[in-house]
Amino acid sequence: MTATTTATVTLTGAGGQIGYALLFRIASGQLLGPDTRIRLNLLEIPAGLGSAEGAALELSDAAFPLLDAVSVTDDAGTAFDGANVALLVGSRPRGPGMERADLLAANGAIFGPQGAALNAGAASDIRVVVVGNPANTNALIAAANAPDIPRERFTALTRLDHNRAVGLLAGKLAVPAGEIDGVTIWGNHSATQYPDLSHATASGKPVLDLVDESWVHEEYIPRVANRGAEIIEVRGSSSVASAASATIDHVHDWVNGHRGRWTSVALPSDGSYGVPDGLVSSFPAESVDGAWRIVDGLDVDEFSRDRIDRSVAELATEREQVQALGLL
Ligand SMILES: NC(=O)c1ccc[n+]([C@@H]2O[C@H](COP(=O)([O-])OP(=O)(O)OC[C@H]3O[C@@H](n4cnc5c(N)ncnc54)[C@H](O)[C@@H]3O)[C@@H](O)[C@H]2O)c1
Ligand SMILES: O=C(O)C[C@H](O)C(=O)O
Repeated sequence: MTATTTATVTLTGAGGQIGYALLFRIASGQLLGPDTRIRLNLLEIPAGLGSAEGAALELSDAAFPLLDAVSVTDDAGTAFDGANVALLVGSRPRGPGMERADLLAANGAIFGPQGAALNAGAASDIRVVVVGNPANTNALIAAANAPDIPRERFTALTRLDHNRAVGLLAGKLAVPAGEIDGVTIWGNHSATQYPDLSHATASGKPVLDLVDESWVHEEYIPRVANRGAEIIEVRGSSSVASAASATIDHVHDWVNGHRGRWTSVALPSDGSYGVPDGLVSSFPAESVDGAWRIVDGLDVDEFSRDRIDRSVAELATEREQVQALGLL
């Protein structure tokens, strides 16, 4: 098949762990599909430039047919110039014993200037996904600093939580992950998130008919919501390959659509499901004609309402904290 379009993809934190896991999948065509040629702009801080430059040498050595060019810079204006897709990964990860919100002050300051640089130079069809934590509120900061870019182009990654929710459920039911549908992550990419099985099916059967409510409430929900901490405890540092894989899924599905199933995306709220306007909160979403659309009309029972409200309240608190830090 002939590759017909060319896209500029900007990756921040390209010298880091997730960056390294992402680069080769982007360059091989897994991010945007086999019909799109890729120009890669890699942004790092000076201390990370060597690592990013080394990765660029390896990309050359992989001779990817779709990869037209790779540039490495520590200047955000240069990196985001003409960007069609921006993967905002660059930021500090948490260590054992930390919550993601502990990173607000350290990482929040990165996203205002990057939002402004996107506003100044990105292509008119720019799509942004924030991976760096705390991802939802960092996306809020970036969007607030990019007044000329429609806010719905700023998203944060909860696809990793979604994939975890699907994977753990598939394991419990001993079915392939592809048989699971209708799972939603609501709220924040944090331990307050709500992995919701109310509308989930496995091979077409309602999941809540197949598992005990006590398992869902006492084991499943806390396990999914705390999976990031579990990974840190077991491997000694935060998730990398699964985070990169979820980032690829998020952008691929955003651009190309996704087989009539919904997924979970943290998006600036339009007030849907009682989530205050503007908060970047995770919703069930479908990609329609290249834009995320929140799945509407789902029944929300009392348990779900309470869990959504708790996570959204945390997002509102994070917004107040970054306002107090002068980042909004
Ligand atoms: N949303 C999610 O699901 C999810 C999942 C896993 C990790 N994360 C987050 O992703 C982030 C990156 O994780 P990692 O394991 O790759 O960390 P890492 O420390 O290996 O890499 C981060 C890289 O970012 C670079 N960096 C720092 N500030 C930068 C800036 N202003 N501009 C450009 N680059 C900058 C660093 O030099 C480093 O190379 C962390 O915040 C982590 O918590 C999010
Ligand atoms: O949990 C972390 O700090 C890293 C990442 O957000 C994850 O969910 O694995």
